[in-house]
Amino acid sequence: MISVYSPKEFTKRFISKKTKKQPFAESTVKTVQSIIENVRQNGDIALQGYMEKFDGGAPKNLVVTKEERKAAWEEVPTDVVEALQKAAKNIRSFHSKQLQQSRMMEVTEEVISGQLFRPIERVGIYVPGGKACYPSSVLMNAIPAVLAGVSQLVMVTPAKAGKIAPILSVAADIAGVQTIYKVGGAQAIAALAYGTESIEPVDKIVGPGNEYVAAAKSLVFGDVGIDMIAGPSEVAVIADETARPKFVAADLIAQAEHDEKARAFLFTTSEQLLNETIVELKKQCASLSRREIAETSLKNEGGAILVESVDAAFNLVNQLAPEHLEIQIANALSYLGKVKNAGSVFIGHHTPESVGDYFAGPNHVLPTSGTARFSSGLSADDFMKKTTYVYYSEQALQHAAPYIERIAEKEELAGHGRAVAIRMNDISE
Ligand SMILES: NC(=O)c1ccc[n+]([C@@H]2O[C@H](COP(=O)([O-])OP(=O)(O)OC[C@H]3O[C@@H](n4cnc5c(N)ncnc54)[C@H](O)[C@@H]3O)[C@@H](O)[C@H]2O)c1
Ligand SMILES: N[C@H](CO)Cc1c[nH]c[nH+]1
Ligand SMILES: [Zn+2]
Repeated sequence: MISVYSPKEFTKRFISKKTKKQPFAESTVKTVQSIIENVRQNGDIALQGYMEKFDGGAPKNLVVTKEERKAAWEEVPTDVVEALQKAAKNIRSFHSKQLQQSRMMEVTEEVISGQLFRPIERVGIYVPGGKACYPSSVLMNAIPAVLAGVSQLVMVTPAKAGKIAPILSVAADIAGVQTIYKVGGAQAIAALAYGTESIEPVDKIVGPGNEYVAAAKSLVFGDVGIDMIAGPSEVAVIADETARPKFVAADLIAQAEHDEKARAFLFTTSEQLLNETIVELKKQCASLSRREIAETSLKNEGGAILVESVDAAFNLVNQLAPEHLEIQIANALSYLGKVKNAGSVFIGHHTPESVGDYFAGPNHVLPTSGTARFSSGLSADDFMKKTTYVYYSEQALQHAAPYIERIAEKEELAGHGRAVAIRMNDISE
């Protein structure tokens, strides 16, 4: 079951930069490099080969047709559609508040500066589909893109024997995805970045995936934009003696069941809670459909850590910078100010992470592997570019000229100085 660490052992294994694991194995990077090269050289034929190899067959037509999308609605029960629509409404409402307007600032009568906010034109969403099916990820990636005004929104996801799960197609319709391609893995990322006969290249790729997908995103970055390099899912739970072991265990399992490499940590001030949570973990895993994945993740990548105080727990968590943080302690809300580094926070005994994964509104695509120290979850901002602009009148340039020329001189860039001086001479002529 879950491994127990002292704070020191935990720091050494999961935080210390010297001993922390590298994000991708060398062998993964090599595999992905060769997949990308093959897709660049051979386009659709390469994609078909990988689909045969990994997904149990390759469809002739990579695009999910209008007829297939219509038929998908017949296959998804109405209560599920209703749940997706309710979740979509909350996600839309939360992300609509992130939209920013272009702004113009009149610095003086003679000087104007400002910022243009423009949507990215063509975006590709990766929706994972290897070990589980994620309609919620369709909503989380597509809704902010649509709100930001992305005009061409496409999605890729692995097909199983040539078919994608109908619920993904329905979620794509609810969210406003225009085209769905039946391809996943590193090959789908390469196709989105460089294009094939069937897939036009995009300007930016967003969305989570396994290590092959994440490594591919990191390798194509630069030729195309990416949102982040998302590693395996993570949760850290800070719990005191008021926490309920069965709630804590359920939340650790909810994250561990994603992937053998998912990471679920408990930081607690109560030895009794720690022991009872371990008992609960065993009990709850026993009846879990994804038992093997969850148990492997908890044993190899998870950890339970007994800490001296709640402050000590926050100290470790802020160094870890987890994707998700749950605060299951008395007066949990009053501890929000102690959070420095975390992707998203779930406060109190009745806010499991699942609320945020599916329904509340904030995005579930979040920074992992400590990157919450310097980055944030997916938002409408990720689908916008910000272009700054300035306007100077003749008179304004005259005022600024001596300063600009001085700096140009010091940088020994005479051409820069001349671009100003030439106009001054023009004015005085
Ligand atoms: N951060 C988030 O918001 C979020 C949301 C959902 C899922 N996730 C994570 O995304 C990941 C999903 O992974 P998944 O595997 O289920 O689906 P996936 O779609 O990311 O990967 C499946 C594809 O991986 C490729 N692949 C598999 N084995 C390979 C090999 N040996 N060599 C080369 N390519 C190979 C295949 O092309 C396959 O189609 C999980 O880690 C999960 O925790 C994260
Ligand atoms: N917990 C995942 C992010 O780490 C998101 C997700 C999707 N579906 C269920 N959970
Ligand atoms: Zn989840």
